[in-house]
Amino acid sequence: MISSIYFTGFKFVRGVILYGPPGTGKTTIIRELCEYFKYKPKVINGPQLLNSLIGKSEEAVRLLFEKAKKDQKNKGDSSPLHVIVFEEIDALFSKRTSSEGGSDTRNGIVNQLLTMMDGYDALNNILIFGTTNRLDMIDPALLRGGRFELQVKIDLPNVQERLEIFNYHLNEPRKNGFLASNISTDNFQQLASVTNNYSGADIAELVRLAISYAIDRSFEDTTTSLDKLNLEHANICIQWNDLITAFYQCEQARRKRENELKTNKNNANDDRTDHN
Ligand SMILES: Nc1ncnc2c1ncn2[C@@H]1O[C@H](COP(=O)(O)OP(=O)(O)OP(=O)(O)O)[C@@H](O)[C@H]1O
Repeated sequence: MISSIYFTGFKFVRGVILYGPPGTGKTTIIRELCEYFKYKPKVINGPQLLNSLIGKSEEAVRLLFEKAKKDQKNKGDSSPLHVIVFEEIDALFSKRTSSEGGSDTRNGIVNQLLTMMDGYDALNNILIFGTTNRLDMIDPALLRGGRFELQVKIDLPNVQERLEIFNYHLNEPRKNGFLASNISTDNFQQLASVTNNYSGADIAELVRLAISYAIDRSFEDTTTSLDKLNLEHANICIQWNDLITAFYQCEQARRKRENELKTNKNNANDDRTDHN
């Protein structure tokens, strides 16, 4: 079947970018997809690759694709698919400003990658994922057909999705009897409705905090230091109050971050005014 599709001249998508705000599950989606299809992805962190490769970027990218190249040569159309994930891909493929002129390292990586994706010797057995918070920063040339032609936006969750995410992260404690039995579906709904603009990662953090309060309390309740070391004795129970306290703690941290951002922006504006 696959071979007949090749003969039609149809080209499979080789590059997919998942973009959207931080913590919305872009990497998780790719990881789950790979697990489902039993692919073992090579995961590369964009900024790390850039920093570690001064002067040897082309070689490093070539090495990344070496196995795929060998498989394509030896197995042809029956080669397994090789999945490579570039996290924070904007670090590698951002638009070049005229003042910057472009770095040799980045250009080397880009050119090498494009050769693998749609060059003369392009590989048919690769699927490359990129994740980014800033699609607008990426060089438009890379978003053309044959390159990262499929771009999927992963946005912040709506209220129904937040409810599902709370359910997902509290499922394990509930299943294992660590969630107070008086916490109801209505309580979950309440949490979902007050966490507007929270990402999946923010919700996971809130739940983690609530669990840590419950663990702390159970340690305070244990009497001997031997008990403290023996988790079987720990009577961990996440109460509604733990979730509410965690929510307020997260709100406080968010407000602090927003204020810092505002201050930084104002300082930058002041600097610009001083220079004019
Ligand atoms: N839809 C979701 N359902 C459940 N958990 C989620 C979801 N989205 C994010 N999370 C939680 O947030 C964590 C971080 O998510 P992930 O790293 O996939 O986000 P990301 O969009 O790739 O983030 P970034 O843009 O900052 O790299 C996950 O390990 C998971 O615990």
